[in-house]
Amino acid sequence: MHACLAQLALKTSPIEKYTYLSDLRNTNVHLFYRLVVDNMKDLTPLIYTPVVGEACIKWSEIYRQPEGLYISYSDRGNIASVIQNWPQPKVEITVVTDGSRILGLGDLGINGMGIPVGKLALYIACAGIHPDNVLPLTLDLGTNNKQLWDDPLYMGSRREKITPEEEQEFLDELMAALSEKWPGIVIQFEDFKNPFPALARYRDTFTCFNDDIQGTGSVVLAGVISAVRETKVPVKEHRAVFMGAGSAGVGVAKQIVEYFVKEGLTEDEARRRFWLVDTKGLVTNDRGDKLADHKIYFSRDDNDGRQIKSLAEVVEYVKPTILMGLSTIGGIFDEHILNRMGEMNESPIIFPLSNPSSKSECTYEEAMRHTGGRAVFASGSPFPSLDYNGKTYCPGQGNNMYVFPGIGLGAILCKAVNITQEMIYASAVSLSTSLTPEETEKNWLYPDINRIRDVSVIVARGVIRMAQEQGLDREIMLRDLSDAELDRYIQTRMYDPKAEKSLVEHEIAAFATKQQQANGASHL
Ligand SMILES: NC(=O)C1=CN([C@@H]2O[C@H](COP(=O)(O)OP(=O)(O)OC[C@H]3O[C@@H](n4cnc5c(N)ncnc54)[C@H](O)[C@@H]3O)[C@@H](O)[C@H]2O)C=CC1
Ligand SMILES: CC(=O)C(=O)O
Ligand SMILES: [Mg+2]
Repeated sequence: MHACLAQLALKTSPIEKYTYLSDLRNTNVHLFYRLVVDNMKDLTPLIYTPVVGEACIKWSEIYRQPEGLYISYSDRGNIASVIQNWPQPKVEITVVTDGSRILGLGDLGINGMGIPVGKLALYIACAGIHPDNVLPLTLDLGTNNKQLWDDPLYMGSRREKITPEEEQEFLDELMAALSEKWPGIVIQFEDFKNPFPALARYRDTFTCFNDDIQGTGSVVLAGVISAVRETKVPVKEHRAVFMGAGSAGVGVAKQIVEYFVKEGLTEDEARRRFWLVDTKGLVTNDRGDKLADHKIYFSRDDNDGRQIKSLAEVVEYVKPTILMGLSTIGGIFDEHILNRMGEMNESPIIFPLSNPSSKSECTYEEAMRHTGGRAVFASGSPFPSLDYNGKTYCPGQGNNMYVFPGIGLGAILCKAVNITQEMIYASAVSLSTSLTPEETEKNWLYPDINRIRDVSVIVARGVIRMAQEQGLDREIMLRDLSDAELDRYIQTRMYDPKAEKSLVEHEIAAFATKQQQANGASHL
């Protein structure tokens, strides 16, 4: 362990650290996970956002070994037999992407494989799914990123992205093949450019969810519940401006609508507390363009014909208490906008949620400095703590990594038939109750990331209880357990890298020696 940390410290760039850790995972899986579990806060930024973003951009360059399964459009008709190639007999969960919207980096084609690999590494480290039971899955459905076509190292097909109709047919075959081979498998959709049709089509027939719409909705809701409490502004007086009206923006807004309704607003009153902004400005009914279906629910009809283009103008028009960033536009919350949020609110809620860090709508330091240190803040990628006016402040990380591991774990353990909206909502409420009194006292919006395994138990319990309430659990013996017994059951089912026999000192030493030799060779 110490040797590995020392080796890691010698790597000078984030991408070298990423490849070092990938090598470790591929040569001594239990050692890798022990290292991650013991150093969660320091290592998650290296195996997940932000560094996984750089890894995806450079995927073809840094490629060393296959770490997941690629299925190509030309495999259609034979997907079931391609799946047979996966070497592990048991798969409990898969994360699947087509690479068409990787973080805020756009269409990266099959180079998006870093995302299923990274998300599943968190499933293993944060929720104790066994490393042998996960399937990172990337679909090569073509790419409209022509730079990739010109890259001689690109390993995907050089063809236009298939049509939505072709994609639906392909996904129908894939979903059937996965469920036939591994009955009960949990399927997490990740980083698809347009994920709404698949979610609508499969949510009632398979055990699946979309992390960007639902996982993000859940994690941000949990943060908003605490943030709203912190502002002391009543729920019905909050007004939210969303920069970005894509899958994450709409997913988050809808989840908060549900919360506002539970707090006593009618659905229509709740819906009207949201103003969404996209590339064309404020989303309104009479803007003159054909709105994508997912935006219609929040489209404004009270703008008196006025079309507002810029975020600064929307902020003046709405006077928001909440400013959310899910736009992929780094730095769009500029000094002026942050100043205005600080002038308009005692405790402005500012969540720049785009990933990776380069796409964050503002930094923690900017949010604090330009609001006089009063921002109630969470970002998608991590920012360091900040010394400001003689005090140290810690930013929240509003990233779906706080919930998707627990959602998947809960669904696996209770053998959920489906993953319903109610189960997702339960995950948010569970997360919001998972803070310790000390964390609440410090006004944190999210628990310490080093406690993520405990948090995943709480989230998994919430998901299981809701599945039971809805009669969607197949592991019915869990129904009779008290909460304490259920927590213990969940803990005992979690993979613990420290308990694995193969983690013996000579293996650790062997890995360190191998790395030293490799370092020596690379310096020749
Ligand atoms: N913190 C977290 O846990 C999560 C963060 N995200 C991040 O959210 C971002 C958006 O993700 P999705 O909604 O899935 O993408 P998307 O592509 O569906 O949506 C992006 C939205 O931003 C808008 N937009 C883009 N450029 C703009 C501009 N110049 N001005 C105004 N609006 C602009 C687009 O019109 C669209 O509405 C990504 O950076 C992603 O990494 C996504 C999921 C989870
Ligand atoms: C965190 C995540 O899922 C995203 O940025 O897409
Ligand atoms: Mg995502």
